[in-house]
Amino acid sequence: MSLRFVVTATDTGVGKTVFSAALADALGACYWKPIQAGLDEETDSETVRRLGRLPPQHILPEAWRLKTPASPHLAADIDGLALRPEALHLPKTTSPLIIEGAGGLLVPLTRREVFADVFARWRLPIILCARTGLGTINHTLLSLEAIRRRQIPVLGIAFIGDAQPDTQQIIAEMGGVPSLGRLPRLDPLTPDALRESFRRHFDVSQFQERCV
Ligand SMILES: Nc1ncnc2c1ncn2[C@@H]1O[C@H](COP(=O)(O)OP(=O)(O)OP(=O)(O)O)[C@@H](O)[C@H]1O
Ligand SMILES: C[C@H](N)[C@H](N)CCCCCC(=O)O
Ligand SMILES: [Mg+2]
Repeated sequence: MSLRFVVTATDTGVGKTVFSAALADALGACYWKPIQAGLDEETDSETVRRLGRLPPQHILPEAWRLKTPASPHLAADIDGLALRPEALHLPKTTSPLIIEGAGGLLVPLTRREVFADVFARWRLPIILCARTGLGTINHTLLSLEAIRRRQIPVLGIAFIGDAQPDTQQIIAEMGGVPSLGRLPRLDPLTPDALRESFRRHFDVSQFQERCV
């Protein structure tokens, strides 16, 4: 038995990859990005390896690597591939495992299926990354509705950005989920700064208590 989590977000670009790097570093975890869309810049796996200082064997190979930075259903079309979400089986690892989706919960893998449907089959606890800025209350509560509708377990919310105490509080209260902490925007974003900030703002035992 090992710790396994799905890291998703209210949108693309929220900070799932940066948060995953920090969490993988803190837990000594493996990282898996099943679908990478966009190969011209550093991929999410490469970023996690660099920022989290993960050993290479802790980065599991992607199931699909798509050239275009777009929604996976479209990126796959462009590459002439058909993604088969039902073929995404959870890898077996002896270390904890962090799995990152692409974009938000209702991003399509095909013209029929969204990431949340895959997460529902896996039934792993979700960590929902959310911005702290204006607009996040709506996005985060909507995301939680999509999770609840599919009866997927939620570990909690990882906020990313400047402190907004009331926003963080009302999301946790109305969403009925714990706030796990808040990762500030780091400048510069370095492996050391990320490790230090994660230690300061999150209690790692919150992640270690959930064994799935
Ligand atoms: N805590 C942070 N401090 C500084 N920069 C950050 C932080 N979190 C995220 N960023 C920056 O914001 C951008 C988006 O972050 P990230 O790539 O982690 O988003 P994502 O949710 O993984 O997006 P995608 O849907 O593409 O996987 C990146 O340039 C990243 O370096
Ligand atoms: C390319 C990007 N970085 C992500 N990998 C995919 C984001 C898909 C978002 C689709 C959408 O919600 O409109
Ligand atoms: Mg990412």
